[in-house]
Amino acid sequence: MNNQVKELFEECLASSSPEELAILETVLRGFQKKQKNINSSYIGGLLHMERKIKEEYCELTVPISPLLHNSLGIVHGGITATIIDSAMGTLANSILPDGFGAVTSQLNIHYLSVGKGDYLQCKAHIDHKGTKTMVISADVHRSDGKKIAKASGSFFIIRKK
Ligand SMILES: CC(C)(COP(=O)(O)OP(=O)(O)OC[C@H]1O[C@@H](n2cnc3c(N)ncnc32)[C@H](O)[C@@H]1OP(=O)(O)O)[C@@H](O)C(=O)NCCC(=O)NCCSC(=O)Cc1ccccc1
Repeated sequence: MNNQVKELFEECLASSSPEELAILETVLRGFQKKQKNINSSYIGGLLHMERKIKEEYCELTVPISPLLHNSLGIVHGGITATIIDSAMGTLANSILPDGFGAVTSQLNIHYLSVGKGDYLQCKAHIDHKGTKTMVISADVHRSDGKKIAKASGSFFIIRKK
């Protein structure tokens, strides 16, 4: 297994352009962030997510690199959705007592403008917290200040198994 990974790594390294090398570095540094527990998930590490949580509010920032681009060279809409779901999910789970978790049951996103620039920042806040469901809204802005997405999500509160 070790040798297989080494061979694959060396093969990728040998055939990479300068841009691909930069992407490989982004991926490896992200993997390392999960290994070192700087991020709690591989997705968070690979996207180099940084988050601040205050009561009923979460701010999540992701630097833009070609790793996040679609074939048009702008941020992939699924990546924006991941950023939104992560900010909302982190917020929902942060306010629950031990033994409970929250999962996304519905996510609605309006994509208002293209994702480009240095970073995307998502700000999520709680609109409603019930005993079984939560409703959370979020806005995503890019580094030049333009709003690129507006979202609302429903979360279902589960008892952790
Ligand atoms: C739970 C519910 C929303 C409602 O369930 P109901 O409509 O009442 O239906 P029913 O009770 O029949 O169960 C149906 C299925 O649900 C399963 N299940 C039920 N209760 C529990 C439980 N306590 N624990 C575990 N599983 C439970 C159950 O086993 C069954 O599975 P099966 O079919 O047998 O394999 C369900 O529709 C669902 O799980 N949807 C998907 C949600 C999802 O995956 N969202 C995306 C990921 S979240 C995210 O990423 C946000 C985030 C970001 C960052 C950080 C953190 C978070």
